[in-house]
Amino acid sequence: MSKFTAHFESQDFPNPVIIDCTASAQVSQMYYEWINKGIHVVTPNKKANSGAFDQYKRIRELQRKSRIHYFYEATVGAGLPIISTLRSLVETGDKIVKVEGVFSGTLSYIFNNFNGEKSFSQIVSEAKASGYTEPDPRDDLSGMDVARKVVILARECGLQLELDDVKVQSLVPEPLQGLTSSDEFLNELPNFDEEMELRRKGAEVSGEVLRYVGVVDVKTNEGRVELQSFPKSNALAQLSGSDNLVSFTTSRYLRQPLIVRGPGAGPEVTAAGVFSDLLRVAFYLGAPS
Ligand SMILES: NC(=O)C1=CN([C@@H]2O[C@H](COP(=O)(O)OP(=O)(O)OC[C@H]3O[C@@H](n4cnc5c(N)ncnc54)[C@H](OP(=O)(O)O)[C@@H]3O)[C@@H](O)[C@H]2O)C=CC1
Ligand SMILES: N[C@@H](CC=O)C(=O)O
Repeated sequence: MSKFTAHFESQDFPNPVIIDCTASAQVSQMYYEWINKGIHVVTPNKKANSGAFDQYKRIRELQRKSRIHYFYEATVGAGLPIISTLRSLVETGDKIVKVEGVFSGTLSYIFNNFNGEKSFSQIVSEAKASGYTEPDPRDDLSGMDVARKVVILARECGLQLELDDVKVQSLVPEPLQGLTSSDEFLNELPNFDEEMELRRKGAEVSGEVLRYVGVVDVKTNEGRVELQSFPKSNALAQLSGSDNLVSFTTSRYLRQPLIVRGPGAGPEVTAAGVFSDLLRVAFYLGAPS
C-alpha cells in the first residue's frame, strides 16, 4: 500500500466509516481488516466484489455476522439503484433469470456518439475528459470494467462466478494490448479509427447500431460481455449520453422485464451514489432521516 494507510482505530471515533473512492485492488484488500475493526465501508470500487470469490465471501460473511455495514451501490450504474433493486428482488423471494444491458457509461457514451461525425478515438478522449472512464480507460475498452460489473451482479444473484469465467470481447486493438501506459495507448488509438469505422458502417448498412452489452445468465450460470448490433427500434439503440440500461428478467417480471435506465457514469452521479450509501449507514446507525 504505497500511498494509503488507515492509521486510526475504530475506538477513536464513535461510528467510523471509510469511503474508498480509488480503483485500487490493494486498498480493497483492507476491507476485511477494517470491517473486523468495526469500521463501516462504503465504496464505488469494484475490485473487492469482483475479485477472488473466496475473498469476497470472507468479507460478506464477516459483514453479515458483525453489525458493520458494507455498501457498494455505485459499483454498478454509479448513482442508479441497480444493486439495491436486485437485492430487494432476491430478498423478497423473486427468482432472477437474467440481468442484461448496457453497464458501462463510457462505452454507452462512445457508441451513442459514434455516428460517423467523429472518429472513435476522439469520442474515447471525450469520455475520459467527462470523467466517465476508469482511471485507465483501457479498463473500459478491454471490457474488464463491464466484466467486473457482470461478476458483481452475478454474485448478488447467488452465482459463484469468477472474473475469468466471463467471456469478454475486448475493444482494445491487438497491437495495443501490450502498451504500458494509458497515455501511450490514447496516442496510438487514432491509428485504429478506420477499423472501428468499418465495424460501425457494417452495422449501419443493416439499419443497426453497435452497443456494448453485459449479460448475467443465471440459468446457464454464465456471464458475457460483447459488442452487438441492434435495430434502431431497440431500447438499447435509443440510449443517450452515458446512459446505462439494466434489464432484470425474473419470475415476477418474466414477460416484461424490470428496467432501470439513466446516466451511469460521471463524477456527480457517482458521488451521489456514494453519498446515498453513506446516508444509509447513518440511518441504519440511528441518525434521524
Ligand atoms: N467515474 C465514474 O463515473 C465512476 C467511477 N466508479 C469507481 O470510482 C472509483 C474512482 O473512479 P474515478 O473517480 O473516476 O477515478 P479517479 O482516477 O478520478 O480517482 C481515483 C482517485 O484515487 C486515488 N488513489 C488511487 N490509488 C490510491 C491509493 N492507493 N491510495 C490513495 N488514493 C489512491 C487517486 O489519486 P492520484 O490521482 O493521486 O493517483 C485518485 O484521486 C473507481 O473504483 C471507479 O471504478 C464507479 C462508478 C462510476
Ligand atoms: N468507467 C465506468 C465508471 C462506472 O463504473 C463506466 O464507464 O461505466
